Amino acid sequence: MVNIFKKVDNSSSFETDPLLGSKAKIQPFWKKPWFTLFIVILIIVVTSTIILYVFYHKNGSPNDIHYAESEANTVKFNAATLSYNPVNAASKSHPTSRVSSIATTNGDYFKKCAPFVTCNPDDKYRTFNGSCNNLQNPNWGAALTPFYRLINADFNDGNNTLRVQLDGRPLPSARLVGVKLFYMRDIRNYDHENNELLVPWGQFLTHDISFYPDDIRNATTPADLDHCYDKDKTKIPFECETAIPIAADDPVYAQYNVTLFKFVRSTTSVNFSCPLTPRTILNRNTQYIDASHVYGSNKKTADGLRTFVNGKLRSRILKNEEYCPQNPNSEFKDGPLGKSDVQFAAGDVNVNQNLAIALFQNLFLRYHNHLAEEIQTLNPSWSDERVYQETRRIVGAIIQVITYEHFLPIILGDEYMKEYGLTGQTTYDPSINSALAQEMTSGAFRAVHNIIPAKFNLMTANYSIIDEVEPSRVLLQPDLLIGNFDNMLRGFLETPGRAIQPSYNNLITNVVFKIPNLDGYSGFDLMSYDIQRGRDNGLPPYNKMRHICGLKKANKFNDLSDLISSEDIEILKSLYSTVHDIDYIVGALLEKPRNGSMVGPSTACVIGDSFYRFKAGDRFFYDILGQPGSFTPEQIKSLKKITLSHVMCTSSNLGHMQKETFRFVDHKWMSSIKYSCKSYKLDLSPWKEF
Ligand code: HEM
Ligand SMILES: [Ca+2]
Repeated sequence: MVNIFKKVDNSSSFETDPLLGSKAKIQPFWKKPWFTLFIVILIIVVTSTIILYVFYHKNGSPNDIHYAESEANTVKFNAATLSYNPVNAASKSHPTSRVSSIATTNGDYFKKCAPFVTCNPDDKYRTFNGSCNNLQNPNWGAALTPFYRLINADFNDGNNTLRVQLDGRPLPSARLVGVKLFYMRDIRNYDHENNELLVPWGQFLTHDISFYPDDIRNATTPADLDHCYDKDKTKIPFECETAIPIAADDPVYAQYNVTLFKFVRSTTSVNFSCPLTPRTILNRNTQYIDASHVYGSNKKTADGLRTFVNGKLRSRILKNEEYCPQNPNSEFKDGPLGKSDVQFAAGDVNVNQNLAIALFQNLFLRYHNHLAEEIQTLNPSWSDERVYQETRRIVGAIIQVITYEHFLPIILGDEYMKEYGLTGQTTYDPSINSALAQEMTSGAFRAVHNIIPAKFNLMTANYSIIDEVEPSRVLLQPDLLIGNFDNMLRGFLETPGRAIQPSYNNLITNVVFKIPNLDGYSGFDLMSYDIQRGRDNGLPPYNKMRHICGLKKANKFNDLSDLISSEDIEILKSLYSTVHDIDYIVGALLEKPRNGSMVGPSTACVIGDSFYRFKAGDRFFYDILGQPGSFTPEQIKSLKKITLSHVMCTSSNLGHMQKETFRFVDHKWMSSIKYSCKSYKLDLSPWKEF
């Protein structure tokens, strides 16, 4: 009898075919290699899906508070601060790491030039320009007041001219530093934990707290600096002194005969009839996280953006979708990089700088109008003014929640978050000046430029990429956003971020533009501008920043080996005369990040301290209790549930979104952990007035 099931040939493990006899052998499917492989893959996929599902869903629906970890921190932090008396903050030892400013110039503007302001301490809503937040120092943090200094400004003449090296030689060209240290160091790796949304959020947040425009005293727009190319002049004109020289053997720009980057210095207090010494830079935007980039940093701008009906902002419909209104006066509609039909108007003038920031400005315009509609429906008797102000207040709070609960923990990591007191219930401390530190805006926060991707993907609903846009090529021309709003959001959401590395992407540093109306080529190099801006604004060098951040001050180059690689130290030696001359942003970019953080210690310390001051020094911060502008505990509970996914779901046609919006969740493998957009609803019932 032929056993058709069990006649095993041990040597081959084939079975004998009952019909064809022993010559033909058939392998059962469960023994075939492909089947084994299939089973292994199946087990891996099922197990990882279960793990991820449990991981993401352990805290319930998108609208449940899911900050279990940070709440745990809160408890610890509160326990540690029980004895902390906010009124006497300066005299008490602080529970968290703080950078004590050693600058002596922070009060100069307020003593000599600050406008006289009268405040109503009972106001529930913020002023447009940020004044009257601090009732004892009503101009602190207001628009058109100076950046805060951690260390006194460092200028060669003590006042205005760029810092030189200790041996008296000029600093190396910013471009040369960029080329020697960072050129072609672009590692094409991805950060598989996070998606690209960190970039537009980081820039959106920056535009809430910072803006210093070019110095227009000598009409020095970049175009006015063309004469700086003229090498035959015997004396370099004043306005050309800060132009960035490009070496004759520059690997990119030499072939186009681009010999310098034109560089316009920042606006100083002199432009506002306040000649302070040393050169003092004023921040045009309110220095609190208050959504001033959505609404404006002064009443005139804010009024210009309002409809004055039902609390809504002006907008226009293009291709059946809502966008920011057109700015008919934009200086960029005919260039500089070509004609642009779309120039948005928003609370911040940099709304059109690139497609990503334009996307986010439009996202929040839509969100404001959506919320205003809901608030008005909830409270039909409320006036336009009341609906507008209440919505503005909620939008500002939402930006704070997303920043502190979701964005900063990724940029800084949990350890730094705790170390700098960025978690947990906020206690208002009127002794804290919230103004943005110069060292932050011209140094530390720019180090995050290293995660800007080379290209933005435009992605359709079935996740196919229909276009790749280089941010450097679409500066000041947001036309492409119209009709691509969802595609852009999807692109950021569904693309893993650029891996953390000590360089910027090649395209944002080495793209050469041929500008119409000009004969030659121009250039763009964000790295050179960042280094030069630090010098322009008198930033202290890296070694001093190490010191103020509690790191060991280096006496010689090799002392940097605690945080910087020996290869980079060798290049630094070839560029700078001494270890004391290195630019802050250069050291910051080269520093090894601490585990769990995207930045090194001397960057984290300035970012951490800044965000502590934005929180504890803001009387209107969303979770501060007991102030006329405080939200009720129910409202705070509702606000704490919000994520960027709520905003994106409400203001786009996207269908599904993960709860942790900045995390990269691959649509192919992990779509099960995305929630339907219908479940992302902000509970506005605590705003209903009975
Ligand atoms: C597509 C993305 C981005 C582009 C194209 C971009 C480009 C620029 C440019 C051109 C400047 C002015 C340079 C100068 O002349 O001094 C700037 C300034 C700055 N950027 Fe970015 N940036 C981007 C994203 C980010 C991100 C993600 C962050 C931080 C998380 C950031 C932080 C800053 C800061 C703090 C400044 C100084 C702000 C000011 O001028 O008031 N940027 N950026
Ligand atoms: Ca602001």
